[in-house]
Amino acid sequence: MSKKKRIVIALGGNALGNTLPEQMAAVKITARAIVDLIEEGCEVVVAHGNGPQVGMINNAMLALTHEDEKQPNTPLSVCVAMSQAYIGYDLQNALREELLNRGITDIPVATMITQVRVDENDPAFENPSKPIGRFLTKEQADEMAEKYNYIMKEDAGRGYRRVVASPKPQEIVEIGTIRNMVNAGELVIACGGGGIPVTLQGNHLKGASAVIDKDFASCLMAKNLDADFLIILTAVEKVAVNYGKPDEKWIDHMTVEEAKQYMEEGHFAPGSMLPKVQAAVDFAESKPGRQALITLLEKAKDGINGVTGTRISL
Ligand SMILES: Nc1ncnc2c1ncn2[C@@H]1O[C@H](COP(=O)(O)OP(=O)(O)O)[C@@H](O)[C@H]1O
Ligand SMILES: NC(=O)OP(=O)(O)O
Repeated sequence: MSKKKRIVIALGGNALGNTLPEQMAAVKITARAIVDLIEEGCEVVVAHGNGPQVGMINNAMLALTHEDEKQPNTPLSVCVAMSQAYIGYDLQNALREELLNRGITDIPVATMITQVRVDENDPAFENPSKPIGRFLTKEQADEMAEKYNYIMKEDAGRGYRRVVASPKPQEIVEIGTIRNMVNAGELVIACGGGGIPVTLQGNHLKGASAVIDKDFASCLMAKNLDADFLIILTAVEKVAVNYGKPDEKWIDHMTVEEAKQYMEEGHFAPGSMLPKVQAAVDFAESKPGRQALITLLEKAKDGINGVTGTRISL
């Protein structure tokens, strides 16, 4: 019997929705796409984003400090931990149910609360760039900036969002446990929201005020688990050059060299498609045979079978 393909999937915002009811509905569709891959004979590890959710949690915790003066503000690292549990809870239940509905009874599902070490001197701490929370109007954004000292930025023509520091992931603290679970045939959700950012202080792991990019954390996890594929599922079926322009061209396959050239030419928007292509390139060039795929959530199965999506390889 041929060895199963090991796949790390990074789930984007559309896989989770923006509100509690939206998430409950979205994870059902997401679970179908993931279980499709399991039925195709793949060994799957799931990571996901948390931008809208961590912003929502942070705001809710902030409201608590106004109600009760004894409540100090909740650090962003704790908000990321809360987002992992909240999203993992919905996702693992949806996956469990979808597996059982298809008669698959031998794959346990679990969420691993995951910490990811970052470098305390990462220049990203001085240059907040990761959008979190919901989209706001200019007036709402100015009010938030004034009231809470938040840094607000316009996000790719879609409105204004708060931005926070997003240092690069250096090390997945719980990788040994994640590997053991995956090797035992379990379906693991890990590195949610890019992982809880921590810095190493002697033996102590100190929470950092940041949100790590889930595409970069997923890439690191895929390399650490010696995965064959990194699949980044998002809201577009393929990556384009000249995106949104009259001469837009959808790409089926990019070599690492071509992708680097396109990045240099500025074809991928920072904060949206650029980190995905950067993560895909990093994974594809890390070892011969490794491939990355960027496609639509619902097209994951077609993507892995080479029917659609954008493939990145050496
Ligand atoms: N060159 C490009 N090709 C395709 N999509 C692009 C490109 N540049 C920017 N995008 C946008 O990037 C989006 C994906 O980024 P984002 O919404 O941040 O992802 P997610 O939340 O799924 O991680 C696409 O839906 C598309 O609107
Ligand atoms: N942490 C993270 O990258 O979240 P999003 O994918 O929601 O931006």
